[in-house]
Amino acid sequence: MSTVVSAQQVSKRFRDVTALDDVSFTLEENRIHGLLGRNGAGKTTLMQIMTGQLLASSGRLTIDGRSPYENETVMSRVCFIKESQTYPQYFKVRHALESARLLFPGWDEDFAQALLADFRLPLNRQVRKLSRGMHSMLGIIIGLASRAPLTLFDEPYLGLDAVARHLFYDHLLTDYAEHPRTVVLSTHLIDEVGELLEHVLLLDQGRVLLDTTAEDLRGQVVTVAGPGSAVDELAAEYEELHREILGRYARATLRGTFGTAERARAKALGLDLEAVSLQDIVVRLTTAHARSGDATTTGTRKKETLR
Ligand SMILES: Nc1ncnc2c1ncn2[C@@H]1O[C@H](COP(=O)(O)OP(=O)(O)OP(=O)(O)O)[C@@H](O)[C@H]1O
Repeated sequence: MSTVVSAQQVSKRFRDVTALDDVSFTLEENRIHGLLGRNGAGKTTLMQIMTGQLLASSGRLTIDGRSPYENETVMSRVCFIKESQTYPQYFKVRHALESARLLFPGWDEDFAQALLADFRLPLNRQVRKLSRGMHSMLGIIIGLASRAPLTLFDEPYLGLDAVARHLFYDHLLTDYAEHPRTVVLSTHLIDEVGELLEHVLLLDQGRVLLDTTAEDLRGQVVTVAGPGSAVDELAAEYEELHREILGRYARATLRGTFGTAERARAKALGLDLEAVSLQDIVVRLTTAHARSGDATTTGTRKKETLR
């Protein structure tokens, strides 16, 4: 498996705002990557740098080994679907699709037509008269039918109802299986896409908080529940992300290695182990990071990248 995107110590500053702070990671080919993080974490800025719309203030980001900035060869392989996409005033849906057909060498017209029918998007409606959700559908259809080797979706489903969102997930999975490509999906609807993601990059305040495969992640964060003293004993060996106390009982979300031996030990202490959803992991990690960020002022903050 080869690397498509490589970021080395990438920072982006806008006057007094540091949107990205020393970000390093790689994205492997033919995987669905989730780019997650709270509002203002730096996701859109990172996608803009990946798609050559912005230049990093420092560091180096490459696509297939080359800088995407003002590089038509690289960009012909990239499709970026963003929430704020604008089209010329007179554009109808069909004009947007015709432009996409010219722009993307891998465009599949039959697939675009099938998607159009599934989403019930009227071909002759002016884009500026589409509802918010229909506007999102247009972006999704272009993103999927482009079959671009690197396709980025930045919050692609504003205004989309649950039926349309699941149509998107289903089509993405089916088409990705038949035509593998690298997909980067930025979203706040983490639980809905949890099963889709193969790799997770979590940003918080411009830093990488988590960079791991979804499979590894599930084994790295666990909630244990049982007598408070047993939770205390186990938690002492892990990083504790969250705790709830219910009388003599406690539930703690812990981060670390949970292999067979560690699980057996927790059981022997009388603790139940519960899997943690991706959404809960993200919430717990970013909350814990915010707490450690508060400690920055006292100089105790540590960098928390889990690989
Ligand atoms: N052009 C700009 N000028 C000044 N600040 C900017 C600019 N673009 C982004 N920022 C700031 O950079 C930070 C990261 O913004 P970004 O849009 O990348 O976050 P995000 O993770 O995509 O957020 P959201 O999930 O809310 O869309 C924010 O503090 C934002 O205000």
